[in-house]
Amino acid sequence: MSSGPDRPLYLGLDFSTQQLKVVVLDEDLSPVHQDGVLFDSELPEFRTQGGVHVHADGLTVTSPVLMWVKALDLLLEKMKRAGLDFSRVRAVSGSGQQHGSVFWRRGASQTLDRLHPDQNLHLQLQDSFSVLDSPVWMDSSSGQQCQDLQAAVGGALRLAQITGSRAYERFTGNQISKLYQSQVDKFQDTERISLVSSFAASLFLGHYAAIDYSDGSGMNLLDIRTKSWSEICLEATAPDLHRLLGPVLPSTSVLGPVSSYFVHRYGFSESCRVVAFTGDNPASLAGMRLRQGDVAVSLGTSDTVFLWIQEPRPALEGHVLVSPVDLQAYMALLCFKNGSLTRERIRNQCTRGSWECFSAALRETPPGNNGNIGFYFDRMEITPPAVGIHRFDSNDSEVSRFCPEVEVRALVEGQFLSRRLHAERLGYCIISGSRVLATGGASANKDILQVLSDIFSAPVYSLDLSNSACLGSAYRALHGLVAESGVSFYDVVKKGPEPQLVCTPQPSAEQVYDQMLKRFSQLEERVLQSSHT
Ligand SMILES: Nc1ncnc2c1ncn2[C@@H]1O[C@H](COP(=O)(O)OP(=O)(O)O)[C@@H](O)[C@H]1O
Ligand SMILES: O=C(CO)[C@@H](O)[C@H](O)COP(=O)(O)O
Repeated sequence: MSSGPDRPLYLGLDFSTQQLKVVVLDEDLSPVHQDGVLFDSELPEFRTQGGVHVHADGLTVTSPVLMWVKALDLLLEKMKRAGLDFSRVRAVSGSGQQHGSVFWRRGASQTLDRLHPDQNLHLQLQDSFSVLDSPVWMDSSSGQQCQDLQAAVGGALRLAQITGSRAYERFTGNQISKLYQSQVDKFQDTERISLVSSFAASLFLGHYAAIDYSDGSGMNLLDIRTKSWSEICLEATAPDLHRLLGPVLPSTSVLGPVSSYFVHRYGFSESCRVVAFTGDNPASLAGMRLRQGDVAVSLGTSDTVFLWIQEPRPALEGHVLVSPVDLQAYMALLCFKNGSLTRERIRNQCTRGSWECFSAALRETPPGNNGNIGFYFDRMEITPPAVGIHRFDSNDSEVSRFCPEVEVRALVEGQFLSRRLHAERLGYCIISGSRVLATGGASANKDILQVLSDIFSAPVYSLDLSNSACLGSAYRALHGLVAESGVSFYDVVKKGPEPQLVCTPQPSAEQVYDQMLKRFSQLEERVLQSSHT
């Protein structure tokens, strides 16, 4: 094994909702550098809250595309200042929050191709986007377009059978359709449409990067079995989409060398390769080296639950995506919009903004919360589609408030009962040896993970590095270099760190939560009905 200054490095980025993060691994898969840029506090000129702008209609949610570009400038400058030797980086890959769309303006490809190394990206790309505010995954403003798409393909289930999901408002195809219908001038001024992931890869390549199969599965446009754009979906969405979306490629593809801009400005080697970027949840699956039987729970801005599956069986709830690491496999995904930001709101209201006091409230209240159950949907939830705050006492009577400690437990229990209920509807069942792998910002909180373990009745494991999407991106960068020769992802990453056991279920929990789950399911039905009346 080589040592010293020439040892190869692999760089993994994650353009997530609230921040841009990076992990650099050496060939032993040990992290040698980690860094990040928080959008709200480090780029205050964009005035985001939690990385986004919520518009006056309460449904439209966007992020400034130039904020993501500027964050990359800032991150690379930080890494340079920290002394990272970019010439050792053999491959770069990355991930992005899923579903978000970037609309490149006519002429942008020439600008990308001729970037001047003396200037930052942000200044040079200012005029390269036809839409400055990119729709992101929190958006729920394309309801009409969803209905139209389902009608055009023969119903919600038919759409799910083709694309892995019924129509969802945040899915990119429906956002593209909305742009075409409401701002046709901007649509016509667009020469390419990227996902956040392929947009970020394009910056590194100096030309437009292909969308990968796995993140492409979150658009309501890709046929997940043939792994090609679905003609019927493209036609129902907007004109000229074959040209605007470009090709779709396996997630393990090497897209090309890093552009000369990065060679001259930061000292990357000309031979450094860019491996297709993908969605943050697929990248997390790679970072956690998920095995069949495991369930991953990501507690980031969104909460997500995902599983490795061999056979796609799309349904009206949840999503099936092509696996990011194995062309023959798939992953099932559930997404919950009211995750960390709702936990932060309750922390601020009930425990004076302190995670320590929030944790103490969990420790001081019993599993089952003496029968109190809560649903906390600050924003229209994705799974299930309901909104509002609903609290029930042990007699199933709706009440207007809980005391602070009960409120904290009701929130966390309600969130995890929902994660389990919907994961079971997707086919997940707890068997002996089942592991829950936790990741994302809130996985740093052991008391939250204890509730997760109690409710799933399974041991919870986590990685030291809570950002598994970055880690997975660095793994994928390394794997991309050898994937063509048939080496499997798992062979390449077998030396990687094993997730560590964080907590096991408390003895009494199984009985408490098996009962509670039944009540929760009935109450959820009531909440759903009241949300739709
Ligand atoms: N100790 C903690 N306990 C609970 N939640 C936490 C803790 N530390 C951070 N978080 C949550 O992690 C969230 C960020 O998670 P992260 O996975 O980095 O987000 P994203 O990748 O979506 O930008 C924050 O919004 C915060 O609420
Ligand atoms: O919409 C989804 C998945 O379908 C979200 O999970 C986004 O991918 C955002 O991820 P985070 O920033 O919360 O990690």
